[in-house]
Amino acid sequence: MPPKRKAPPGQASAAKAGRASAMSTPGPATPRSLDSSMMSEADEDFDEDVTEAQREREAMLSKEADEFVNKFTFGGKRLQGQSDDSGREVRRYDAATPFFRKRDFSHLPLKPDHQNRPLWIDPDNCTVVLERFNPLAEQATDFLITIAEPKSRPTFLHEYALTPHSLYAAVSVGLRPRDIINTLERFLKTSLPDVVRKKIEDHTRSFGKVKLVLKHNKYFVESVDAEVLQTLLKDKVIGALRVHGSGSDKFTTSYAPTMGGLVIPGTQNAAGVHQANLKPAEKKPGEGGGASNEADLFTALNEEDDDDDKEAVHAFEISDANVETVQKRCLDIGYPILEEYDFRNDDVNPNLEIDLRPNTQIRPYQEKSLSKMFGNGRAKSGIIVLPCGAGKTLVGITAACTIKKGVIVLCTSSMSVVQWRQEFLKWSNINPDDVAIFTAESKNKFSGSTGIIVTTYSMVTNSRERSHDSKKMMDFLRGREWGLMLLDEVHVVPAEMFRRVISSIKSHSKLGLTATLLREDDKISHLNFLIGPKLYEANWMELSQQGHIAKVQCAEVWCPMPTEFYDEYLRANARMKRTLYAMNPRKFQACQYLINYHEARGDKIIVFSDELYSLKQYALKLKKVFIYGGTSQAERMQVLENFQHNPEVNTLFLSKIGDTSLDLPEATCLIQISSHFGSRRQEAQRLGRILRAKRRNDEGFNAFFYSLVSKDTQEMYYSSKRQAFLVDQGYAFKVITQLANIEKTPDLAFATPQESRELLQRTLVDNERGAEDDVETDDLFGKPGRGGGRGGNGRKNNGGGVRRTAGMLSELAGGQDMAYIEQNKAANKALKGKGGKKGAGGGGADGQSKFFKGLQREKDKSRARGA
Ligand SMILES: Nc1ncnc2c1ncn2[C@@H]1O[C@H](COP(=O)(O)OP(=O)(O)OP(=O)(O)O)[C@@H](O)[C@H]1O
Repeated sequence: MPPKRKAPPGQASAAKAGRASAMSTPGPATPRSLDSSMMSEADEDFDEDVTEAQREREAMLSKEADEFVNKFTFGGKRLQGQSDDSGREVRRYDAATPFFRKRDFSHLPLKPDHQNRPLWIDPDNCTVVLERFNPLAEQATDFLITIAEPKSRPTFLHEYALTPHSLYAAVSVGLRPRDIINTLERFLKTSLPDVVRKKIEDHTRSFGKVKLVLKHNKYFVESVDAEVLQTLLKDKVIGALRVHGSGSDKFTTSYAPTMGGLVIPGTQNAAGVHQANLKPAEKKPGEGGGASNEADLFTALNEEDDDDDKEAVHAFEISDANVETVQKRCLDIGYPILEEYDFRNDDVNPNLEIDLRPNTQIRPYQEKSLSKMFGNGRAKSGIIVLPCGAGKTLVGITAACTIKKGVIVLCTSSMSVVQWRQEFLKWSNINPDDVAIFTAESKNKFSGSTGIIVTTYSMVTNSRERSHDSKKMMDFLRGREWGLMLLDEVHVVPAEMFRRVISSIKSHSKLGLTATLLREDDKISHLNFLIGPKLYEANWMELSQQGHIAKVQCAEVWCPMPTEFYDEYLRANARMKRTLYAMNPRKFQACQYLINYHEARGDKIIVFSDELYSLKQYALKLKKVFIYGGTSQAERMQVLENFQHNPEVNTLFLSKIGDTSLDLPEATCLIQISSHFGSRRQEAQRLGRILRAKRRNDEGFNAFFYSLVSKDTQEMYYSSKRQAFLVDQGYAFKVITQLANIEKTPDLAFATPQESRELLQRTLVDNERGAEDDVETDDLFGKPGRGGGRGGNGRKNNGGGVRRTAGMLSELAGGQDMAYIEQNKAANKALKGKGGKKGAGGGGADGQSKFFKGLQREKDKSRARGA
């Protein structure tokens, strides 16, 4: 079942509206968007894959709902708006009531002018729902972004959650609890429930009282309130982790909690405007974005914060290894620990000469995200979430230009390392000698007393024997205090890797960057302690409306399975099921149809498949180029270059190695034929591949994202689960059940029952022994698998490394099979041209893999049997 959001009235239907809405197949003319002749019939027919536990749970819920209906409506004879036996008015229940069960808050009295107010609140879980169509929606949005975490933002209703971290973030930009309460009260349709009021007061009372600071390469827990520190030391977990004997307990210092004077470079005017602290009166008309809007909302910000008095601070030391435990415990006992870097008063670490170039202007959402980081004049550690192609790199660089101390950048691959360095040189005036790279190939230090090091997670966490140079470099990295640690793509890095990075390299502030703060393993909460809370999450829809990322039309194409395929599917094991629903001939035809259609209208298409067998079969049959883990680096580059510049090469088949790190602004259409179960992250990452579309600002331009799913199979369930994140971002998935005139497609594959049966037989035989491993590096630019190299994510990569020869091909069984494969090798190989390197390995005819070897063995055996 799709994840069931506990939605307030209207929310669920708003989110669902997108999926269920009607659409039509693209007609013969060049449409600007998906239209609507092919209707979705069933929306939620996902029985196939529902587990036993889920079934039981649903049965229970449905029983509960029935009982509820029975009690309050028909069976109990208490009908809507009626009095009970004692004459007391009973709550009003209607036919929809059972669906909300305990989450029905119709008893909260509405204010008389509630229509004019944009917010609803769920007192149980502090969820706030915003009516986007309300005239006050803009103001309310700015307010909510400051105090709450966005959860779901489809077209009409947005959902936010008040969390300890979000409330802390609000306090740290200068809002007092009473500002939060009063403003909420103003926007709410009901009065603010006491329980929420109390939560806000409780959660904000102790914020900012405890700080984690780095001094002389050691971590200290600090507070200006000696009593608070005593409370922490008396705690059985924290007390035991205090480092004694370093004199740390007597350690006191002073700091100036100033707010004024901070300049985020690149804002509004190139010289830098003090957006974060702009007072309402100072705001110039027409200035959008940034904290200035927020300043509008709150007339009474905490003036006392401007006080420059120095205060005594009490502190005790903790070891590097215990930082995370102490942070977690402090949050549990109501003293969320705050990691802030008062970089302007750091006289210990040398300053870095770095500024944004004068012509660099950061965009309003980039500025807004940075104003969350530097909200009170210091650098708060945390994570900024911006969609792919929205310019996370520039956000990181601007943070570095604001702090102006040593920076260490951690990336997922050595290709990204090179790109980050180039971006630093492009956007800032940093001396090239001050940006050094630490990878397997290059181990340079910067020339001056401080600088920037760009490296990969695996370089700094590598536990194998290091070379002499690497060791020296690691000592160099460990021996310094860094002002800022930039962590790229934080959602893909294992928590353990972060732990190792953070415990070996000391930095005063950390900024994590990601497009989707999503992990299916729920480990994402670890990032709160390892890096910091989410500071800002952009609204994808807003960015696409403003032209910063492309507008995308999303569609799910339902492909029925021929009976014989479906029979096999029902009998097959899990692995074979996946192969069968990917190899469904109706899906193949849909893919062929969509490729033809979009190529004809000038699109460049990427077809994604996680299933290597089908990836190759599709690409070969359709004579298209493809890249997967086993494709050599040279061949990858050649294929990508052709895809970008060669008008003859308009479709590229990619395995999951292309999910990230792929910058192909030419691509305007994505077709997904197989994917990784219900991964919301993968779905978002894949969509991200077309958000940068070059043509995004052409009038009426749309990019297209199709998911092809085999009807009545597990894919239906996974697909709806995968879409949850994008639906929350406001994307509407339309359902196509019938592609118009598909049967008229020239050379339509598997058009006869005979061909369809042959495909089934071949698929079964080919995969009988278990097809090749799907072990793939996540990184398109990581090393291909030959010899078991390591991908950008440090995982072992088993990609096929055996070469295939023409002789072997000719021996593959069956005339039609041979023709099939022979025509197939053409696409990648054709690109090599006359001057192409022979035996470059990889995807084309050279890219031998376990699958082909297995197949060959199978054929050899059957020939032997025949003989
Ligand atoms: N303020 C800006 N002004 C002009 N161009 C910008 C700005 N911000 C970003 N860009 C451009 O937008 C493009 C995308 O930026 P970037 O590569 O940093 O995106 P990203 O968010 O890191 O994407 P991904 O998640 O796919 O890596 C780049 O070409 C970058 O130069």
